[in-house]
Amino acid sequence: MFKVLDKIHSPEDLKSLDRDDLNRLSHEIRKYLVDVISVTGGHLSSNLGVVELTIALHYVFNSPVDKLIWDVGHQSYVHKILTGRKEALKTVRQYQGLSGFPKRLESEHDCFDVGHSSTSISAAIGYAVARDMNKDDYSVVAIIGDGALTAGMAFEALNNGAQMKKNFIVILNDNQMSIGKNVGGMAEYLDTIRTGHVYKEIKHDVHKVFDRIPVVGKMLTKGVREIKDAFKQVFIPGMFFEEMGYTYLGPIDGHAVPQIIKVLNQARRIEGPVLIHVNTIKGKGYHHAEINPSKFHGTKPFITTNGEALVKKAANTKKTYGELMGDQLIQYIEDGHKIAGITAAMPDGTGMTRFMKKYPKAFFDVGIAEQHAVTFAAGLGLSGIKPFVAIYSTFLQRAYDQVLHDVCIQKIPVVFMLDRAGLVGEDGETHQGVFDLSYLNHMPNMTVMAPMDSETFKDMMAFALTYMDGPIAIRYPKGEAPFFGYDKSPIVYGKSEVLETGQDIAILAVGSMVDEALKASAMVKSSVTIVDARFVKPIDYDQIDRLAATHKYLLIAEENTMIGGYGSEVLRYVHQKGYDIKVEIMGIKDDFIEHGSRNKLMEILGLTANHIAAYIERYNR
Ligand SMILES: Cc1ncc(C[n+]2csc(CCOP(=O)(O)OP(=O)(O)O)c2C)c(N)n1
Ligand SMILES: CC(=O)[C@@H](O)[C@H](O)COP(=O)(O)O
Ligand SMILES: [Mg+2]
Repeated sequence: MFKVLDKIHSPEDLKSLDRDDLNRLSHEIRKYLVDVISVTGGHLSSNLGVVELTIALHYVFNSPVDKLIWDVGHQSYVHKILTGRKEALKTVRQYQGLSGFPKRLESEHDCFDVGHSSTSISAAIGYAVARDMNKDDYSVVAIIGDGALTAGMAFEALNNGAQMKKNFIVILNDNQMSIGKNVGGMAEYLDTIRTGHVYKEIKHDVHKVFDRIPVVGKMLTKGVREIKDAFKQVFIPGMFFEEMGYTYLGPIDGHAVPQIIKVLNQARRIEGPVLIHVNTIKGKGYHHAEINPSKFHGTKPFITTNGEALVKKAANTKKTYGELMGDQLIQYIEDGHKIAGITAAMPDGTGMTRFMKKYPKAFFDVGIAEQHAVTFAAGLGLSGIKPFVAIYSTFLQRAYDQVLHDVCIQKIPVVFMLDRAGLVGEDGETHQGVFDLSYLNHMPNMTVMAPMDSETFKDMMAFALTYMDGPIAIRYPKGEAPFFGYDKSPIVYGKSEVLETGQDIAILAVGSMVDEALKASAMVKSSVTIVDARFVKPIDYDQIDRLAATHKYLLIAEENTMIGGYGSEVLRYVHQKGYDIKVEIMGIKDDFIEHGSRNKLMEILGLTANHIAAYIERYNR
């Protein structure tokens, strides 16, 4: 039972609350967030940090007429609670439950779908321009974090927004954190604003310089005091944004509802673009998240009293592919290789943390800047350093042209470590890594591999380390890497590996689907050939020739869209050769795949061992 929160069914209900009730509401929302997310899992820290900000936004603005555009959207839970989705939050990120991100189809209060970062200012400018073209009258507000502000897209939008001179508001939610500590020059600039460092240092330095001048020194220092104001003009907080053309307001305390309300009310009356700089604390109000915001950025279910995971990791838990990658990078440095590990704001998620701590000089976190990460790696790759760029499959979509134009055309030996390839589950359609095989397949000079287990993965990395004839992408799924214990042959460029030999049906499986194929083969009586594709590009044409000569049926299994992936290339080859073999592709249908557990989605999409077994039995009568 929540005294105030239970009465809030829409933003309208907020507007009659007095100061005490608004205050109480913040506490109740925090408690509710912790209660719910400790059961469902989800993005906790960022939501705890924006409780007061979200209340103030809905207090001042009139959603859905006014447009509130959340960047990334992982911090939109409070917005969901205040816009009639409090109870539904208990289903967040579950199959057919609430999305973990704003979704236009979910609510009229969600005016832009998100998941990938740094889109909010562009979308806000679009809304503002359309409003004026349509002669409508509403406010447009983009709420962007300091992490999301590290991306090129955010800068592009700020730049263009200044020129447009439209009325819109950018709220910069500055908590000094991306998922981990925020990085880069802008982060430092924001830090100097927060601490008032620039102005103090300048003043101090000027005094020091003039004091060193003999005789006239003291006299001049007096004059400097007068000049101080001029300096203050130049070094006032937010001058960067002011100079660009934004009215800068702040920095303000993002946990003081009355102050935020006051500034929002000012901002909505200002002509032209406004940037409000709000300081918040990521994880605010829940001790364990406040002291370790990264751990609770995206969390599994946990015990509220001690912040420990509800389901403890078993002692014999295998390492994730990401962790294995981090280990390998450490090993390469220790073996004397000149390598670099690059991440775009995801050192933890990609498994680079240990490497980062041990060899910080070989580690580069470039911020949420996937495009820059790739071209930066291209420069390194041309200068005798072997770059390993670890980016989630879904986020590398951002850098399509950099991969193609800056790396592939020049055949630069960059290694792309694509984590979260395949279905990621709870993050849903914006995050499923099901397009990479297709967007990489058609790039000349690109090599693409997919490991079936931990040992193959290490072998592939070792292969990539010494391969100098162009870029290589290794794509692997979220979670622990299995180990099958096959006595397998070394990695040979473009060659697949036969794991089991049978006569009835052949299965060519890519990466994670090998596991399902092996399980299926154990479930049926038929004798099945199972081939681990290993290389998605180039495909092993000799192997296809052999399979076509010895089998009547070929099933291709891949955790990727069926369009333009591995299977479609095999099919093209089989057709071109005129082989008499029936080929079927098991992969992701041509659709965006919603959120839900990975197992559930695999089941629904027909990508499990059971489905493969059913296929085998259907054809082998
Ligand atoms: C293009 C892209 N790259 C990476 C991510 C992963 N990601 C999600 S939230 C986040 C940090 C965002 O930091 P910030 O905007 O400051 O929000 P905060 O979590 O601090 O509230 C990152 C790196 C993403 N969503 N999109
Ligand atoms: C919002 C976002 O993009 C990230 O927080 C993402 O949810 C991380 O995914 P993992 O939990 O798989 O690292
Ligand atoms: Mg932040």
